Amino acid sequence: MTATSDGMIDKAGLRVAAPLARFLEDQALPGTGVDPSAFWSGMADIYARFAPENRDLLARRDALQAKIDAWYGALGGRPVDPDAQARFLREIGYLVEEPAPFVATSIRVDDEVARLAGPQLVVPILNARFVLNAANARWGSLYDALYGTDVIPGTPSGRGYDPDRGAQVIAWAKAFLDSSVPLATGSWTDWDGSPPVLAQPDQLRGHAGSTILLRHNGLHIELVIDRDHPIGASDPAGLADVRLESALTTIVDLEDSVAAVDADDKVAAYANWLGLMKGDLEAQFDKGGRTLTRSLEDDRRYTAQDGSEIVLPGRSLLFVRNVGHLMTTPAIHLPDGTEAPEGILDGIVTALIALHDLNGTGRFRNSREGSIYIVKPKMHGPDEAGFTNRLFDAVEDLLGLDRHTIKVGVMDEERRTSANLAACIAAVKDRIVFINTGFLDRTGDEMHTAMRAGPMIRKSEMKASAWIAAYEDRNVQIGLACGLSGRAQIGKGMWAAPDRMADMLDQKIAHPMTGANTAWVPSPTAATLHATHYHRVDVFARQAARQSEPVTPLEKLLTIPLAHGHNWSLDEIRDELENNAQGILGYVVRWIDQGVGCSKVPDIHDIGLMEDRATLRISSQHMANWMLHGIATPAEVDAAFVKMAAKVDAQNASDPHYRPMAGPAATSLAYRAARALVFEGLDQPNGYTEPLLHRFRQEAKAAQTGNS
Ligand SMILES: CC(=O)SCCNC(=O)CCNC(=O)[C@H](O)C(C)(C)COP(=O)(O)OP(=O)(O)OC[C@H]1O[C@@H](n2cnc3c(N)ncnc32)[C@H](O)[C@@H]1OP(=O)(O)O
Ligand SMILES: O=CC(=O)O
Ligand SMILES: [Mg+2]
Repeated sequence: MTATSDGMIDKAGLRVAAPLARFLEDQALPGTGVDPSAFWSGMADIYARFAPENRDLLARRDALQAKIDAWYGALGGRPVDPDAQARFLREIGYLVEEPAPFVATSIRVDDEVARLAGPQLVVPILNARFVLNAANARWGSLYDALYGTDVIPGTPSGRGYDPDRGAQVIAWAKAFLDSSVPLATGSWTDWDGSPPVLAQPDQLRGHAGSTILLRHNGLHIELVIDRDHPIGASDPAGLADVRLESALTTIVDLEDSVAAVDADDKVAAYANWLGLMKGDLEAQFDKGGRTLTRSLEDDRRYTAQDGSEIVLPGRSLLFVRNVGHLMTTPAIHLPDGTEAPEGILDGIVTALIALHDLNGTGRFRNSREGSIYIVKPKMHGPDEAGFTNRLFDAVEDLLGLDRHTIKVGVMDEERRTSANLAACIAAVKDRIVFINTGFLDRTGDEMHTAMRAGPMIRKSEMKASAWIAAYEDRNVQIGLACGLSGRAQIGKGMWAAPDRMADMLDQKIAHPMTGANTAWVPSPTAATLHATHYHRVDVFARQAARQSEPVTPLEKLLTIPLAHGHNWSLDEIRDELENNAQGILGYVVRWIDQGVGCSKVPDIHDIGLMEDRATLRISSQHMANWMLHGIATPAEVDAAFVKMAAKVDAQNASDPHYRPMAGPAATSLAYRAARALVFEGLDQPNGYTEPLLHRFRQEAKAAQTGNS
């Protein structure tokens, strides 16, 4: 394989970056049974068929947005008449006819997706250490999750184990056992370790050595009995830990939590997915002064009550989130010299790599049903969902897969998708495995779509607004009406405050209560804690109860979160600007300078928030909206950026790789990127942040290479 001077290699008329071509031919293709030359010509054919349509779909987004901008703009600040708005949106084809009633028909869907209810973890694909941790987060220690978080108030005292805190952990866990797997008589607190007799004897499933296996609401619980362990030694039953089945599924993310802007980045990401599918991914890292090696956990084996063997998965069932339809990648150039749509590349390559799992040649099985699980984000309406469906047909043909082997999880995170959700599901009805309310992107799209209608309410008020309640309700109601119960996940969004686990335990139980059989968590610890909610709530009973509920009217969904008659004080306006600016800068600086796509960034109240591209979309669109409507002047926005740049610099002072932003602004690419996201925010397609992030990151990488 010889590359020309531009580092590209000709493959069936495509120009492919050498690192990508080598990765595919040397690592991904061998063992799949797919012939390399057939692969390249098949890929070229898919691009020839789908790239023009991809471009047309994006042009349609822009055309619709231009009409919507003009319509809201013509109102001149007058209130939106809901009937007129719906008529207009129908006329321009933004709203489509509801499809005739139908049910989804996806088959060969694993139990974790179709028949169980539990947490869904998301993990940035570029971080192998986290990726492995996520895959292994199928099981988590409840004792550790409680001890290490604010669920137990205060912080551990002293250097070693804090026995008072430990006692609170044990009391919490035993109360949890009393409510989920009660003993026939008495409390787990008084249990002495004799063979437990449960109120519901079939909850006792078996044992592995002295470890006892229980099951409730489909989820397993391990009681770890070890009288030699420091905790077990002081427990009347020798109980050293309670381990919970936690992240049933994990989304390995190629999208909003990573910074992947060129062929090298894409190859690094695909290599981690390959390691997962082959089962040989490993990561070595230093922790607490020790070098640790992390790899995938084995399945777990137990002896059932009747003496037979029970084998339970040791790893979370993995999905991979591809990028959406928007971006192109410099990793491949089409015959006309333009960059190739990145989402098409992701579809082809991530499915190709999953063949290692399907063929059973890896160390473990991911899907026992022989499916490939791809999450498709940021689709706008049924035409785009239909495009994905046909693209996946074509990928299946290229790879010799049965039709609908590739499953799709649809992120319900753009307004045109929420408003036409049944039609979107219909477009992928033979392969759908989830609809998830990605409320973060959805909030960004709410603001961008209705940008010209007026100033938006404050960011913190968004979650309580009418449209979002309608959006969350309709997603469940429509999902149930389309027959997703027992076939697919109805999913809820991310808990974006990774350190506030007490609040999460308090509030996130609302997700299963809605009938959602999964919801997103940011970390394995959060997965273990959120798993307790699925013991407290019987989600499938909740689904049955909501099955015949009427669908919340579309009109409510289309209620724009405008700040009618706002009277914010100058302090409130400054706080809002500074909070947004801090989040933007804190996130963007690591993205641009270090290629970190997901960060924990303190907000103005010093609460560490998970920031990714979707939260960035919200903050940047919010500032752009307030500037457009004169709530803040450009000078005030700039003042917020200047002040917060100094603050973010101080917050990162201990990071040796950090490059300060404060001072002469022009010297920091990250600062310029952050500012551009707001000042050029109105012109960004649908308010997305990727085009600017990619441009500045590519510049930063070029500068770093030049300097090295
Ligand atoms: C809108 C959307 O699209 S949401 C979806 C995209 N967002 C995400 O994927 C968020 C995923 N979460 C994360 O990336 C991280 O939790 C962050 C960036 C929010 C916080 O990261 P950090 O500040 O490094 O976390 P923190 O220091 O508290 O914990 C690190 C430990 O937790 C583990 N951890 C944290 N998050 C995860 C995760 N998502 N998956 C697996 N392990 C994780 C790490 O492996 C590490 O443990 P280790 O030292 O044993 O390896
Ligand atoms: O992808 C998730 C979101 O909330 O956006
Ligand atoms: Mg999203």
